[in-house]
This record gives sequence, structure tokens and C-alpha cells, in this order.
Amino acid sequence: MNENYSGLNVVDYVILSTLLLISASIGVYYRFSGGKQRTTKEYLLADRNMSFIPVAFSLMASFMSSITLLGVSSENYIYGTQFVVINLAYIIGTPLAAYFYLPVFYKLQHASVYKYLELRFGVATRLAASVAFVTQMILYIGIVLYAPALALNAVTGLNKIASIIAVGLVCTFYSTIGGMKAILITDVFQSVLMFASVICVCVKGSIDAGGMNKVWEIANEGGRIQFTDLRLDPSVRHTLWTQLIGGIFTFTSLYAVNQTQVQRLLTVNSLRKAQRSLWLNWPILTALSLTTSFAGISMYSRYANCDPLLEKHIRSPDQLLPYFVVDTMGHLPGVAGLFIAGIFSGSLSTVSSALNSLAAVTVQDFLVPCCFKKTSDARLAWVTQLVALSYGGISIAIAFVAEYLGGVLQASLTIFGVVGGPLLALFTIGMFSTVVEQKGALTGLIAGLAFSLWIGFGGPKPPIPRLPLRNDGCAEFLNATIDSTTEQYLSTISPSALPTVVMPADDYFPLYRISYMWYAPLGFLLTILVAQVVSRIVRFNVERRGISVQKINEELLSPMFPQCFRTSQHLPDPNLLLTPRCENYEEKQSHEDQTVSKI
Ligand SMILES: O=C(O)CCCC[C@@H]1SC[C@@H]2NC(=O)N[C@@H]21
Repeated sequence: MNENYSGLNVVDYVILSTLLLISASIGVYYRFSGGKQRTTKEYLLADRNMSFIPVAFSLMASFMSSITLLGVSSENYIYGTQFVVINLAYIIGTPLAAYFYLPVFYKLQHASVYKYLELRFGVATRLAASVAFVTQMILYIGIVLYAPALALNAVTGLNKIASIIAVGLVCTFYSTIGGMKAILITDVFQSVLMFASVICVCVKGSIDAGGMNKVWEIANEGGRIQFTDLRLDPSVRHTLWTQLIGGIFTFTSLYAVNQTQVQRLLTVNSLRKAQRSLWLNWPILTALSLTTSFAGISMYSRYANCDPLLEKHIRSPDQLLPYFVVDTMGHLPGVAGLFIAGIFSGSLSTVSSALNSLAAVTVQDFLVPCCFKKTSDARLAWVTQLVALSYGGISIAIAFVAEYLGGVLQASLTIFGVVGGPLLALFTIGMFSTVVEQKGALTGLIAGLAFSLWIGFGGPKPPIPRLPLRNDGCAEFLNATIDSTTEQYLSTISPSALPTVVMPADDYFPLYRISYMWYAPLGFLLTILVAQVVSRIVRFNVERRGISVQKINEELLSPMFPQCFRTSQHLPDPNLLLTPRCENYEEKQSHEDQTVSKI
């Protein structure tokens, strides 16, 4: 540890306060400009007149948080670069989201994606899916708030409780008062800070190592450079297959059918612009992911012979990035502050987006149907803000109980996979099957969720084999004398948190050995299988009794679902109300103004 580093100083705190102040001010600005957040259309969908560029940034920032910055850098350091291949899956997933799923939601134009499920599979399925989404997002934002607070506290001394409360309160404040417009604009500004903080690490790491080539060379010598592990063994944590196949399911569940992202895509006024946002999201997301991965191997190039985990200077891999910053740049005034601002930005952008989408789902799926059917839109906008505020409080509370996490990256991808796989399956069978009906869909969802929750959170799980770490070069590398301030930070450090094998891998229950990257595909497949089987049984019984089969509105099917697979019985159902086909918001504005309760 840098012996000149004596904790955060005034400049660092000024930089951090500036970030929080600017974010809060953007919220205040949107509170008092435009329509002043008096309608649900403005509050949840930014009046549907956003440009596709901030939406693209926001798509990236909503699911790339401090977890990516801390977790992806340490992933590359500890396990190597195989993880990076997931970004290739994301480019395959982009057209799937843009052309297979998005057109259906775009036609529907409802603030909650789960309205689709009600139209296709009934109210019970809609509610079950909404509950799964709310649970998934609350757990996720708990990690997003807690993880950076823990890592930064251990390394920089930043107060854990203060950072959870500061980030939690500020994003609750600006998302509650400024609505979707404030969230989209702050996301752009916060994305820039996220880039700035990892670029600093890459530049410093490369300069110290003697160039980017040297970083690569050292990482290669340490066995960190690996992109094509072709093993088919499903228990291997990251292979080309887990990253490509698992990555496609993860991306599609997040970007094609997740409320947070679909809601963003509805803030532009045409389907074409929404598709453009999705395409632009990919290079932004990949650039941040690759830069963060390179930051990971840059750190490795510094500690290849003297690892701070082995030396017990830090106790978890997620602390590597802040440790590197403090160690190499801690003496430069403001650098730690700028870095923490980048990490906080990752949390602010994700939590604010999540709060708004949770409010949308809660109001549209639960409160409107039960208690606010006849409420005016202005009042509903007010209720939605109260709900967003409440979720802010809940997320801060969850952050305090998110003690047991494991690696933050794997923890959040596990949550995404376990809930996202079955939810993606539900939308997929809705849009690409004319066979599945209500009972089958609901049973499939419950079975898929139960199965993936079981394999995802059941245990014991075998320890994860990691690449070798070395500390034989510490004598010449580190000053063994730790000054008193540093000692204060290290006093809580326990023995290495890295896993040790407690029993042979084969002795673990086979399903618990499966790589977490397979949870989404497995949950997806099981949901579809159960839904198909149950629906066919139901259908058989119904037809046997001479009752006609329920018809499906063609507008609920994906435009990419080939006509030849649509059976002739499934003709448009005039009883199901959908907004008219429209590419342009203006064309349908008058219609929507009359259907206040739909958004
Ligand atoms: O950052 C988060 O809040 C959650 C983790 C998201 C990880 C995904 S994996 C593909 C993409 N590339 C990254 O580097 N991170 C995201």
C-alpha cells in the first residue's frame, strides 16, 4: 500500500459532493421544467420524446453498475479474460431484442411490460411475473448499493453507512422528483465518469508496466489471457459456450423483456429510434466492459509477483480496483475522489433506473387494478412518485442486510439468470407459440422459477478454481513497513477469502456444480417445456369436451414468428384492446390521451 496515502482528503470529498450535487440538481431541473412531472407519461416515459443517444447510454448504465467496475476488473485479474467473450453474445442478443421482442412492446405502448402477459396469459400470470421482477430488482439494487460501500470502506476508509445512505438518498431524490428525463440525463453524465475512472487505471497500469504490450505480455505469462476454452463440461465456470450461450440468454432477458430496459426504449417516439438505441448501446457497453477488463489485467501486471490478497492487504477480489487506485495514485490529490465518483456513478445510474421501473410495475400492475382504476392521471403520477420514494427506502434497507454476497459479479449475474431465464421464456412462448395458454404459462413460470432458484441458491457449491497468484516477489516490490494510517485500514482484514477445496469436486450434487452462466438457459428451457406439456394437456381436454380453443390476437405475436407456424384457429381477437399500429408517436397521441389508465 502506498505509504503516502492517508485516507480521503478535502479535494476527494469536494469531487464526490459535486457528483451528488449535479445529479440532484438535474432532478430539480426536470421537476420544474417541461410538464413538471404531472403526468405518468412524463414521469415514466419522459413524454416519449427523448433522443436515441441518451437512451443508448442509459440502456448501458442501467445494467452496468459499480458491480461491473469492481467485479469485471477483478474477474480478469483472478480468473483471466474468458469472461470478456460475453460481450460477443451481447451483439448477437441485440437484433433479437430489437426485431423479435421490441416491436410487440412498441405496439402495446404500455408502461408495464407485464400488461403483455395479462393480455396473452391472464391476470394471474401478469402478477406472478411482476412479483418475480420486483424481487429480482430489489435483491440486485441491494448488491449495487452495498458492494461498492464495502470495497471502498476497506481500502479508502470511506464510511460504509455514509456511502450507502448518500448514494441511496441522492438517487432516490432525483429519480423521485425528476422522473425518467432526469434519470436518462444523469445516466449520460454518470456513464462518462464510469469511463473516466477505469481509463485512469488502464493508463496508470500501462505506464507503470512499460506500455500496453507489456501489460498483455505479463498477463499472458500469468495465464490470464484466454478466450477460447472449448470444454463442454457444464461445471466449468467460464468457457466460450457459457459466455456465448449463457450470455445471449442473460442479455435477452435484460434487454428484450426486462421492465427497466423496455421502459427506456419506449421513451423515444418511433420503433426505429428505439432499435437504434439498442444498437448504439452495444458499442458503449462493450467499450466499458473491455476497458474494465483491461484495467483488471493492468492491475495484474503490477501485482503479478506480489499479490495483495495473498499478502492480506485486502480480503476480497472486489477490493482490488480501489486498492490499486490508492496504492498507485493515492498521493495525487483528487484522484481517489474521482475514482470513487466513477464507482458511485455506476450505482446511482443503476439504482435510479431500477426505482423508476419498480414504481412503474407496482403502480400499473398492482395499484391501478386494485385501488386506482378511476383515479386521474395527475393523481396517479403523484402516487407513482410516492412508490418510487418508498422503493428508495427499501433499497437502502436491503443494502444493509446484503451481508453475504460472494463475488459481486457472479452474485448479480446469478440473480439475473435465475429470475431472468423463466421470465424470458414466458414472453417468448407468448410471442412465438400459439399452443401455450394460461394454465400452461403459469405452471411453466412457477416450475422454471422453482428449479432455477433451487440450483442457483441451493448448496453446498464447490469452490471455484482460480488461476495461481504469487507473492514471492514482495520483498523487492513492497515496502514492508506499513504506516499507522494504512494499518488502521488493514485491521479488519481476515485470512484470505479465496476458496479452498473442502471435498473432491465430484462429491458435490451434480446440479450444484453447474456453472452459474447456465442458470438462465436451464430456467428458460424448463419453463418452456412445462408450459408446452401442460398447455397441450389442457387443450386436449378442452377440445374433447367440444369447447372452442381461445383465440390469440395476432398483435401479441412477434412479427418474426413465421406465418406458417401460426395455426388458422388463432385469428385476431377483436375483444382484446390494443393501441393501433403506429411508428410515430404523433400519430397516436390523440388515442393515448383518451386512454389515461393505460399509462
Ligand atoms: O454491473 C452490473 O450491475 C451487473 C453485472 C453485469 C455484467 C454484464 S456481463 C456483460 C456486460 N459486460 C460487462 O462487463 N458487464 C456486463
